[in-house]
Amino acid sequence: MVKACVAGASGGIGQPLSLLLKSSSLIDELSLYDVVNTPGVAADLSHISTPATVTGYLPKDDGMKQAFTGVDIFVIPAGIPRKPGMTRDDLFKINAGIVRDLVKGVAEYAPKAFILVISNPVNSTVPIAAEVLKAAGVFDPKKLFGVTTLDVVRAETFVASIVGEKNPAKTTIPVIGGHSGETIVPLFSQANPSVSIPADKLDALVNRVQFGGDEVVKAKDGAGSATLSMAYAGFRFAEKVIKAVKGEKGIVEPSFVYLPGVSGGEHIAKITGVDFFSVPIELGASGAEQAIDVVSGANEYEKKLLEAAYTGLKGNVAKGIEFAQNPPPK
Ligand SMILES: NC(=O)c1ccc[n+]([C@@H]2O[C@H](COP(=O)([O-])OP(=O)(O)OC[C@H]3O[C@@H](n4cnc5c(N)ncnc54)[C@H](O)[C@@H]3O)[C@@H](O)[C@H]2O)c1
Ligand SMILES: O=C(O)C[C@H](O)C(=O)O
Repeated sequence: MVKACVAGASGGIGQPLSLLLKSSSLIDELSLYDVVNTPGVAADLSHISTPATVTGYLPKDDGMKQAFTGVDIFVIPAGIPRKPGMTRDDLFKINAGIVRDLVKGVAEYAPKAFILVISNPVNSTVPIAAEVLKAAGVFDPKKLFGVTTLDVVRAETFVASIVGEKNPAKTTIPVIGGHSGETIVPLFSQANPSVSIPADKLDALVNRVQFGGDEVVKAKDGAGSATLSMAYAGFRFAEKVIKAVKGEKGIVEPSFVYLPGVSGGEHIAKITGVDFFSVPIELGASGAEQAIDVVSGANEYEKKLLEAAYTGLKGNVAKGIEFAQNPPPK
């Protein structure tokens, strides 16, 4: 039995993500939580003829407790999205508190669950989640993931268009670091199968992966940020976690984790100087079973990108930890 919960289920990401989870044969129960509209979204999805049962909850009537109890895996896209001209860090003021309060609920009602954080700024919201879980005495670093899969999905797509590959998902590309601008570092030198990117196209390709989110924010022109591609990416990652928990072997996907808490991660954290970092993670029954060191194999061009990523990430992570440990007065 697998019970999944989407927190922020009525939103631009939450609705299509919930649709994908409802369509999946891996899910038995789907619990939808949001501050608005979950009864309607749940009623709508519940008519789909797949086995998963769907229930929707609002905060009233102990809704969080009901929505969260017994959940095995949370996917959290709750919080405001960007508008043109904003950075992800501009979302911190509102989203930091939303993620903190939701993860407090997870710690109380489903402390053993896997937690997949989508809410931005991921570089800070994941450290916040870790601090909340630590304070509650239930932090298992193998079960907390910042979802960076959209960066991987973008890298696959943009590379395919350059090299003329018809099926973008055929190429595995480690995208590491964090999830904002220069903290996103695609390692094309470690693509599998290898890809040959013309030298005059490399800078633009890296920039497009790093700022792919801005491309969508601009195109949506005030109506929000990526929702459909994010729902695809969030589902892809959630599905991999569930498959690994069910016993499938050899599943690897990059994710933003607390490196010192994952086997192999301490060594990578020493190289990067940052504890929260995205690297390819081998998933297993207990969650993040092995962090894979792709950092050491970066070429000179990628090492320069990584240096900028370390600087940005250190600030973002520290900001999240500071918020969780010393909350600003209301
Ligand atoms: N990690 C990534 O790659 C990635 C990609 C795209 C978007 N995002 C982020 O995901 C978040 C959501 O984006 P969106 O486009 O779906 O936004 P949205 O505004 O369409 O939806 C957000 C939903 O969260 C709900 N919400 C707000 N406070 C809540 C709370 N306390 N508890 C439960 N639900 C709450 C809202 O009611 C809304 O339904 C944003 O922060 C965005 O930046 C991350
Ligand atoms: O760009 C954003 O703000 C949303 C998301 O992080 C993305 O990468 O699309």
